Amino acid sequence: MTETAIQARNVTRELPGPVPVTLVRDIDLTVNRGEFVAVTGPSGSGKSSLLYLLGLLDVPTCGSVWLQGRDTAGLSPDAMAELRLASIGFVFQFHFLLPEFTCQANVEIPIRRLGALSDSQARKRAAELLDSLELADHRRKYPDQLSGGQRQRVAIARALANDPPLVLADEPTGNLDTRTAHLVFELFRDLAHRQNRTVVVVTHDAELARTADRRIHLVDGRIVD
Ligand SMILES: Nc1ncnc2c1ncn2[C@@H]1O[C@H](COP(=O)(O)OP(=O)(O)OP(=O)(O)O)[C@@H](O)[C@H]1O
Repeated sequence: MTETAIQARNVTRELPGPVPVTLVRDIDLTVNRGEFVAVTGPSGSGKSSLLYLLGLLDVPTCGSVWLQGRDTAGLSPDAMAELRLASIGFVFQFHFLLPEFTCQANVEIPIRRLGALSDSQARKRAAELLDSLELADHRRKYPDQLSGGQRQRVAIARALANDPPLVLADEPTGNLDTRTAHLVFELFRDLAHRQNRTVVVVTHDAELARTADRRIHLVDGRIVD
């Protein structure tokens, strides 16, 4: 049975001002559990804006975003933050790992913030995630001691720290060579198909986008394909 993971219902986001800017317009989009979707489109077409709205990092001016059958419109900023921490994993183009912490600590931090596991369980969970991404030998290293691809895998481990059903990635391969970029996309496919998570990835790369289950193409803030 298909289960809706995330849904944008008639979502528009405008920035007010003397000359208002429309980031995305009239977006209707349903992504199912276990689906791997790529968002493509020219620079400035609204890809990141859409991802931020789906990830509850921004709120629509009109319409609403439904996460796992729940309307998020009207939730307080605290409730949104809690929902993000528990249900959504983010991966960005720049890994945003904390340089003064080891890879293990970087993955443990969101687990401790959520507070659902004891300290020893948090340590075990972070170690298992890093192992599963073939980073066991790098757990005690600092981000600047790793390659770009390894750092991005640590960022993916951190995104999965609280076992989120939804993973959102904004140009996650923008800084990686072609081979590593394909490996990262394979990993995303696995998260969707083997682990039944929902994965939405923004990419400029048409060849990588073709490896997704479905492609959403944006032009001028609208879905055109
Ligand atoms: N804070 C802002 N103030 C004014 N305009 C903005 C702001 N944020 C985004 N925009 C504009 O909104 C549009 C959509 O931006 P967005 O970053 O979502 O596009 P994108 O498709 O992700 O672009 P890129 O591929 O270059 O990252 C662009 O025209 C951008 O210039």
